Amino acid sequence: MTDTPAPPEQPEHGAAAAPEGAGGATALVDLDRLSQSVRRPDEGARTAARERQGALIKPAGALGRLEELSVWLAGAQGASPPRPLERVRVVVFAGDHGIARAGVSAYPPEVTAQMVAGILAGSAAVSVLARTLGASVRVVDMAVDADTPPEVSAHKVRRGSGRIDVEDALTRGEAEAAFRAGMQVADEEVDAGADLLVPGDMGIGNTTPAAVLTGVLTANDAATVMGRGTGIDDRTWMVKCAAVRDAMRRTRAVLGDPVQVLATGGGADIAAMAGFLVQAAARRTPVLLDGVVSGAAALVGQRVSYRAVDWWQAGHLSTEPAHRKALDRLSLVPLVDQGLRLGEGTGALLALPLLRAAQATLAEMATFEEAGVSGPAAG
Ligand SMILES: O=C(O)c1ccc[n+]([C@@H]2O[C@H](COP(=O)([O-])O)[C@@H](O)[C@H]2O)c1
Ligand SMILES: Cc1cc2nc[nH]c2cc1C
Repeated sequence: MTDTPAPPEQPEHGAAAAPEGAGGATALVDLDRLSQSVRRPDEGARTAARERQGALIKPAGALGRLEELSVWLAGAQGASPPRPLERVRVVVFAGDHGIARAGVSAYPPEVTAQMVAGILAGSAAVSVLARTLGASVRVVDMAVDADTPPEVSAHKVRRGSGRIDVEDALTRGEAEAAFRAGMQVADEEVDAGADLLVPGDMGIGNTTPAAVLTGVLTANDAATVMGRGTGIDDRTWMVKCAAVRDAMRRTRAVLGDPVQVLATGGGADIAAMAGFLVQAAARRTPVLLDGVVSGAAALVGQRVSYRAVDWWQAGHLSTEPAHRKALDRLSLVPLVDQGLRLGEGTGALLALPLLRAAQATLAEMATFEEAGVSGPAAG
């Protein structure tokens, strides 16, 4: 077993690029510093894992995608074989979106706060899947348009992000504060021992900003990235398409500036998720991405740090067309495709057994030598 130490330039626990001090919304996010703090996964551990895969009692390559996953996990942990995942944490970033009031969803905006309560009560899909699959759930209210319990609302930047077809989702200061909050949440979770992070989302209307961000960051037009979200009808589809088109036009104008992209066409929940994803990478913690919202946040994260993508796997493929476009741009291949379009982190959780299977097979199978099994026929 190799246990390769982290490279010396690896930032200390919690120190990566988060500006110190009170400052509130005025403290800037130093994106260059954050990007520098994201290092590559451990190549030594990856090589050792690949070699061990080759020595296990199975035809070479016969565990398919599990082999690649095990190597990825070894690289992220800096250990071959990788350790079992013991503290898998889903963080659901919740927020309302002004665009929902334009009639782009099949459900009313008050569902966001009601579902936050449902997740906290342990009765939502993510709660059930987390219990079933061995994970725990945290909710972070970034912009729910209602009061939520103090332990959930500590990072809240406002009640509802702006209506992105006609105004910015957030001020620059709010976008920075939300991004930094996501970084801080990642730090808190890693410091508490998380060995795998899953971003989840809850917010009526959030597939509209997700489509907008994906459209501008992958250079696709509104109709191509548009999806039916919670299940909208054709009339609502037309309204949503115009909203996505208009918000994309506004967001395209700030494309070179990732934080401004989040401020103009995103929202507080997505901004926090982007900060969370990049900081997870800076803290050398693997991530299973969920659906179209985390895909959009990941695209912004990729703009901040292209290396961050090495720390992420695509848990699943959502039915939202923007999700496939985002994953293509991230060069990620989804682990499962079960037609989910729920968010909350549910699709990513479905992939967790695959990751556990990848870890266990690499760690626990015998080698040809240990088991006295003959290797490939010579010649
Ligand atoms: O994860 C996905 O790909 C996904 C696809 C469609 C809908 N959702 C969830 O549904 C809500 C957004 O849908 P909508 O139609 O209100 O934009 C939000 O709470 C998301 O978590 C999520
Ligand atoms: C009920 C409901 C639950 C959700 N979970 C995530 N998005 C959702 C949207 C709705 C409408």
